[in-house]
Amino acid sequence: MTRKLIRNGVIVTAADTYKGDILIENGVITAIGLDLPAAGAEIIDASGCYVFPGGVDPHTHLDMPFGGTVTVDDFESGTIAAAFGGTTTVIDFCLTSKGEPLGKAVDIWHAKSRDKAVIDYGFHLMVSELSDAVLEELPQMIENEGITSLKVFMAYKNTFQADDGTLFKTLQMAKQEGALVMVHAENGDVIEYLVEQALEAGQTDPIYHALTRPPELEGEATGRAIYLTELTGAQLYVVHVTCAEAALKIAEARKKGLRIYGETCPQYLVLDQSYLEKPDFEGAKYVWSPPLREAWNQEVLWSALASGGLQTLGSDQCSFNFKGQKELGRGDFSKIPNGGPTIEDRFTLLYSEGVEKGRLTLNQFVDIVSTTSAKLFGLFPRKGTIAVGSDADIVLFDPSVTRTLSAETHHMKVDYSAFEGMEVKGEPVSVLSRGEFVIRDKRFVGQAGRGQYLRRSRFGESAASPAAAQPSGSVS
Ligand SMILES: NC(=O)NCCC(=O)O
Ligand SMILES: [Zn+2]
Ligand SMILES: [Zn+2]
Repeated sequence: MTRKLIRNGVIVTAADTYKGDILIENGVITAIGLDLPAAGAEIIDASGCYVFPGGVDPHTHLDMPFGGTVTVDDFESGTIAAAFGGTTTVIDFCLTSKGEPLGKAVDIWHAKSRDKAVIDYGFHLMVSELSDAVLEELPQMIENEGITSLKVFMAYKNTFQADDGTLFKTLQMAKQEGALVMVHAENGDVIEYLVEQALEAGQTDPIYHALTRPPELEGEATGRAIYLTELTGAQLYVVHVTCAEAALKIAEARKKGLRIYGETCPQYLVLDQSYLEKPDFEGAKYVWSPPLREAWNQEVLWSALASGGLQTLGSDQCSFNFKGQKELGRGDFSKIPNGGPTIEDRFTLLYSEGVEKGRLTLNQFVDIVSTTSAKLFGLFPRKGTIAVGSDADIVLFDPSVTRTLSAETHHMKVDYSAFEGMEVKGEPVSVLSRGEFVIRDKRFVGQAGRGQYLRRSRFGESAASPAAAQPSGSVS
């Protein structure tokens, strides 16, 4: 039996902030209390630190082919960087190909991750068509693989985009099977037309990526997806919300009592559209879809996070080197691979810009960075909290450190930082995954392949209760 005892820290969950010791036995939290006896346990001194549950990042793209190239960070470098950043669980998007069995795509994703992940991980499954074969196979993926969230792209015409009929049928199936449908909400048909017009007019610089994907097209697609969800009675999670148009649609739907959830990402909280205008093609580093918006949207997103209009923060980690990858789009912004490096800084940016700047309470921070994602994606209470019976996924976080984010010091393989030069408050000092140190005193001590694949519960079921006995009320 391995035993560890965390002492002298301040434990913070989505609900409480208090002083206490945490006893960990065989990777699981077995007691929490004041002055717990050591009883042969290894003592970990958390003086001066917050003791947070490990972050749950619900949105990553590791080792993903996209835009004619493949993301630089794979399940090894990506999860090492995640752990340095305080994240102990990631849920990655398994891409499928039209006409191919879903099982083949899932096998490919297992092969990418099995020997590489250093923290625990699960998969979402992309749905781009609903042929008879897919309709037959999907329930098996949900049941056997525990893949209980399905992703539909409403954008990326001619590659990933699904039509409205496919989205509707996916929602119907999700309602029946207890899965959560996730959408990338942008109107891909109109975007394709605007991109064509811009290129014809000789508008080829990175800024035109943003100008051809206006916020109205995100708001429209978000509203459309919400209406289709309402019609089916299913549940919907809108990924990477960037703007007031979309955030307000989600908040409105939630006020009506619909099961609609929204995620934003660190880049939309701290960067803005002007970054795409950086000279010497540097703007390409800031090409995401949906794009960075005018700066005033940031406060709309922060206040939605604080008021429950948006619930989670995903990194949308999707890293491409500037040299040789982002550069594919010189002379044609539509060929710039979309995405950026964010997995490592997600946790600290939310703490620093959120808690330290008075926009979020400590408990809201934990809820957004960890707990709600665990609940929505069928991992709670194993993940997402500090409680007896939960996995000992724990971050000792020193709030007194001030540091500067930079590619010189990050642990991702990618050759730039999206947040280069930003000063942040706070740092994960040590990180445990199922009771094992993966980061100890700011040094990596984990091993590739130690991460476990997570079969997740269906939407609204709690991992702690008999199947389907727990109402989804545990997710607000
Ligand atoms: N967001 C982005 O630009 N890249 C990753 C793929 C996606 O989530 O749309
Ligand atoms: Zn997307
Ligand atoms: Zn994404």
